[in-house]
Amino acid sequence: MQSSGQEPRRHRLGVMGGTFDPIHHGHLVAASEVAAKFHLDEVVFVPTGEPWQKAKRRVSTAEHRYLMTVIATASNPRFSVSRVDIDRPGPTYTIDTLRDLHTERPGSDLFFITGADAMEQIVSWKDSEELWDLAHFVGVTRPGHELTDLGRDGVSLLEVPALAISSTDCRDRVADGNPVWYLVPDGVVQYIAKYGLYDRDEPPTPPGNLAGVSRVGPRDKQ
Ligand SMILES: Nc1ncnc2c1ncn2[C@@H]1O[C@H](COP(=O)(O)OP(=O)(O)OP(=O)(O)O)[C@@H](O)[C@H]1O
Ligand SMILES: O=C(O)c1ccc[n+]([C@@H]2O[C@H](COP(=O)([O-])O)[C@@H](O)[C@H]2O)c1
Repeated sequence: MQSSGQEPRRHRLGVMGGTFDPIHHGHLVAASEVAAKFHLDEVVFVPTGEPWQKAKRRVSTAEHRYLMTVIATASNPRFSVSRVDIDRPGPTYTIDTLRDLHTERPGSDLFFITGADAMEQIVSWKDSEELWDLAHFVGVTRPGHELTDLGRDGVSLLEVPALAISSTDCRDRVADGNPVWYLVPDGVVQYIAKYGLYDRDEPPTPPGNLAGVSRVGPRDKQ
């Protein structure tokens, strides 16, 4: 067959990494906006395995965070979830995330999506100087954080609709018996209640084990 001489268009893959404890609408809006502005074919959400820069705080198990991310993204045909970071033992480094995704998706150009707060921290990440060759970085605005221009090639800045939501605030609200409806997707509200996540006193139950989880009481207010 005669070739048209045109290179096939490469797959444009957004990568939204995060601890997602829990995933909230700020994450989803950021991914959706970058997908639209950068003509991405897909955005893969990558929950961290061991977020080493959050080692001092209590973080839900990777399996809970993975399942909440699956629930939150299930209705969008362009969103998917990867286990690369949670299945790799040890601390999670983006350098490994990007290398693994290049191996899994050899025909893809990667666009790593990050909020203004994470963008500020990139220089402290492992092998940060090597990251720029593996993906284009898109820094998005986030209320309460200055989006700094790193002044280098391969980095874009994008203003996204301001959602002053954080996972920390969602966890605190649940712990205080306050609602998180409309801050996180409905299925995630129900998942948090089902497994008793973010209770100040009681440890959550593991996925698949509902023994001892009460469906009534303060958690109903979530
Ligand atoms: N409201 C938001 N708007 C834009 N980007 C966000 C928002 N919330 C989080 N992000 C970005 O999403 C990525 C993953 O964030 P992460 O899972 O740590 O959520 P978080 O809300 O910052 O969590 P925590 O409050 O526990 O630190 C980071 O790049 C972060 O900057
Ligand atoms: O590579 C690193 O050293 C590194 C250090 C901190 C955070 N990251 C990545 O930044 C993304 C957001 O992380 P976090 O901790 O803000 O949820 C997520 O993909 C992390 O794996 C990466």
